[in-house]
Amino acid sequence: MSILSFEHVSISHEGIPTLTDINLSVEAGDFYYLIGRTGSGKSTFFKSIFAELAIDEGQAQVVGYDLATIKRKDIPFLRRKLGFVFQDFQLLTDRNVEKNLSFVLEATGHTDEAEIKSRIEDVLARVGMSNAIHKRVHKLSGGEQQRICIARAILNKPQLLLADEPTGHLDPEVSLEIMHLFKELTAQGTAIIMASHDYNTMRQIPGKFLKCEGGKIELTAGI
Ligand SMILES: Nc1ncnc2c1ncn2[C@@H]1O[C@H](COP(=O)(O)OP(=O)(O)OP(=O)(O)O)[C@@H](O)[C@H]1O
Repeated sequence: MSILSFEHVSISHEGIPTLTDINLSVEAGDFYYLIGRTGSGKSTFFKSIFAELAIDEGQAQVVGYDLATIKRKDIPFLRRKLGFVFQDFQLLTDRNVEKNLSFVLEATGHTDEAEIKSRIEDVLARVGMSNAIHKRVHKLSGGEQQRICIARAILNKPQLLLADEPTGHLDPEVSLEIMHLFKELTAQGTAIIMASHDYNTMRQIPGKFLKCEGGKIELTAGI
């Protein structure tokens, strides 16, 4: 079964159509760049995936939830199966790394201390940041903070990770490190959709391209 499947999906803002007749399918391990100009609808697409914006028409399945019929009470459960990485890191900068991660697990219903500890150790190892567990976030570099964001995003073992300009504030070398990390995640089966304007990185790290333009999102051969 697809991780994401959109068929004839339309989405609007206050009655004005933003995206119309979107047809897409995302499978485990897929890596998609989502490209398109400012205002073309990339955020709108993301918001529909995590059910912040309802779809107006069509059929949409995301990680086993039907977006056309999802109940409000089920939206937090849908979101727990997704991971999010943004441009501005949105970490609790006055707390240490461990607290930033335990906070998310506690907020999503985990109570077993040993399980919390082992999940945190696992994700930090996966992003190469095990030594930073007791460090305060504001003492970390931008690239290190983004690694912690990725660790945070994979705590709940998401099937689909949405990344919105995750390398926007990073220099080219650090951006490539982050991209290699994403590719490792896809090799382990996580699907990733990454909105980006970072053409330098796109040229170096292969992926499939979704172009958002003129109210459509379509597969395109390249940039
Ligand atoms: N809350 C809103 N109310 C009304 N219209 C909106 C709202 N949010 C977005 N829009 C409109 O929807 C269209 C798509 O916006 P969206 O934010 O999805 O673009 P984007 O591709 O993510 O842009 P960017 O690259 O700048 O983030 C724009 O025309 C925008 O004006």
